[in-house]
Parts: sequence; C-alpha cells; structure tokens
Amino acid sequence: MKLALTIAGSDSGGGAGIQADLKTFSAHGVFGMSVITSVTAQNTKAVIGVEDISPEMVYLQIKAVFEDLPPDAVKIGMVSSASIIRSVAKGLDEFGPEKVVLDPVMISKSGHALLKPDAVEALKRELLPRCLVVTPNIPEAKALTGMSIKGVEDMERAAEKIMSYGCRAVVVKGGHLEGDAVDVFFDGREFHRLKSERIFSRNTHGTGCTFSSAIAANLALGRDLFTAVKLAKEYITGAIKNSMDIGGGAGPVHHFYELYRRAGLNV
Ligand SMILES: Nc1ncnc2c1ncn2[C@@H]1O[C@H](COP(=O)(O)OP(=O)(O)OP(=O)(O)O)[C@@H](O)[C@H]1O
Ligand SMILES: Cc1ncc(COP(=O)(O)O)c(N)n1
Repeated sequence: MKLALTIAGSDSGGGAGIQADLKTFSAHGVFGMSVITSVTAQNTKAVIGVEDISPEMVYLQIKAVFEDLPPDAVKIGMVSSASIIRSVAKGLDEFGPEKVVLDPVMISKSGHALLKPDAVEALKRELLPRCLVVTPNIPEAKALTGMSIKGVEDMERAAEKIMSYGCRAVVVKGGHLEGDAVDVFFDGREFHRLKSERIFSRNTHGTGCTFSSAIAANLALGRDLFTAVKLAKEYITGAIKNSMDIGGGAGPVHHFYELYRRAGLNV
C-alpha cells in the first residue's frame, strides 16, 4: 500500500480541504493521512468561522505521522499563518519527504481569506523552495508574482517567475480564466499546456484541493511528475463533469465517479 499525507485545513462541508484530499487519495487506492492546520466552519455557500490549530500541534501531527507511517508523497493546502508555515517547514526539514505538492490556498471560492495577508511572504520563502511542484490558480499566481495574468502567455511568464523562488516545477491552473480550462506546466526546461473543455457547472467547490491531491496520489504510486499532473487533470475533469448539485451554493466535485460507474451506481 502506498501512503500519502495531506497538511491542510478541515472543511466541515466535506467538499474541499482535508476531506477532499482524503477522498482523492482513497479514490486512487492510496492510504491517506492528515495533519490539520485549521478548522473551518464552512458549507457550499460560505466560510462562517476559522480557528487555527496551534503551530506546536501542527508540528506534533507531522512528527506522529512521519515516525510511524512515512508517506510516499505529501500535499500541502491551507496553512493559514506565518507561524503555521514555519512549523510545516520545520517538519519538512526534519523528515525530508522528496515528493511535496504545494497548493498555495489563499481565498475560498466563496470569497473568504484562508491565508493571512502577511503570510504570503512566508509561503514564498519557507515553503516554495521545499516543494517539488506548486499549483497556484490565477489569483494566487498574481499574488505570488505581482504580475497581471490575462491569458496563457501570461501564465507561462508567471510560471517562470514562480520557478525563480526555488521550487522544481509549477502548474498555473486556468480554471479562473474564460474559454477552455488550460493549465500551464513548467519544470524549468519545457512548457506544456494541459487543456480540457470548460464544463459549465456551478459545482466546482474543491477543484484545486482535488487536483493537487490527485498529483500527490499519482506521485505516491510512483509516476513521474508530468504523468502525475496529466492524470490529475483527467481525474479533476471527470470529477467536475460528475459534480454534485447539493447545498445552496457551489456543490462539491465527485471524487468517486469512476468507482460508482464501475459499480453500476448512479453518479
Ligand atoms: N469549469 C471548469 N471546467 C473544466 N476544468 C476546470 C473548470 N474549473 C476548473 N477546472 C480545472 O480544475 C483544476 C483546478 O483549477 P482551479 O483554477 O479551479 O483551481 P482553484 O481555484 O485552486 O480551485 P479551488 O477553487 O478549489 O481553490 C484545473 O485543472 C482547472 O483547469
Ligand atoms: C479548508 C479549505 N481548504 C481549501 C479551500 C479552497 O477550496 P475552494 O476554493 O473550492 O473553496 C477551502 N474552501 N477550504
């Protein structure tokens, strides 16, 4: 059995954060573990409360996992504050996982800040250099680079700048632009454009969390980085196509669409 760890926030609504990550790991046949950084009171419509876990407790969860269940890959999502970021960086340095995927979560789809404004610098300095790949969406890529991003060429320029912060690869996600959903992959040598048709659905809660944890699951399974990103893009496209119309806002994507279909269940 391969093992994957998510270091992220809890979403009580079950569509994003830790809950989306664990479902994604399970859908890939990978055993999932979690380090909770923050608890959000959240549903498909809004985030109505956020309470951070203490930095010491974040570090202890990392230690507990690594000392007994060393993960084959790690995904990092919501990290909330500079002090939590420092605890995560300390854990990464101490236990040295090779395959770390960073989704630099800043704002929820419903518009709530999930990273304190003064923590953006800490994220850049402390976490990016410790990661194999970072997966910003357009607003996050803008915040990380200070660049304006209006199309795929701008995404490529932003990817180059983000690489200069010390990670080994970048995927700038195009979900927030119009037209086809094009993601830009850059590993310092080559650019690849990963394209899918835009799916017109309001039920896209958790797309970024699901995409980054699918990359981590595929890395845990031993796939090379570009293959892991391509497979994650296929998986998120299917999960959005089969997303669920539940709740009064942006419903969740369907993490188990493939298993349900194979089992003859309704998706
Ligand atoms: N409407 C859509 N149709 C097809 N693919 C989409 C759509 N929206 C997002 N995607 C894809 O989903 C993945 C996640 O991209 P997105 O830009 O939504 O991330 P995100 O904003 O970080 O997600 P989140 O809102 O969960 O934080 C990317 O591969 C993107 O291309
Ligand atoms: C705990 C947590 N982590 C990440 C997201 C981002 O997901 P989305 O942008 O789909 O709201 C979220 N809403 N909550």
